[in-house]
Amino acid sequence: MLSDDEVARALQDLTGWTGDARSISRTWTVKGFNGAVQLANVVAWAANRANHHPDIRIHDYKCVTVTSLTHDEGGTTEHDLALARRLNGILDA
Ligand SMILES: C[C@H](O)[C@H](O)[C@H]1CNC2=NC(N)=NC(=O)C2=N1
Repeated sequence: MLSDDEVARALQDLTGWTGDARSISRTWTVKGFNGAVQLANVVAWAANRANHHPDIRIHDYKCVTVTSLTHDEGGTTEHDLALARRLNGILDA
């Protein structure tokens, strides 16, 4: 697990992500519900490839919030930061 300070430092280079030692999150807002479902599917695909599975919440019709923590360790780890970097690489392209 990482400390609040370590997570805060890492998040400086992760556009859109917030969080602390417990978990990290980012919300994407897209054009509509189907776009949100599509984005959630991209996240699920990347998560399966990484074998690291975040919470994915579709809400408010066209928003997707991804929350990542490492359940085996009970908080934020390098696995969560790696997934966040990967998702930004795919979705902010
Ligand atoms: C056995 C398997 O590798 C583990 O259960 C993985 C799968 N995906 C996971 N995803 C997340 N977010 N946290 C985990 O601890 C975790 N563990």
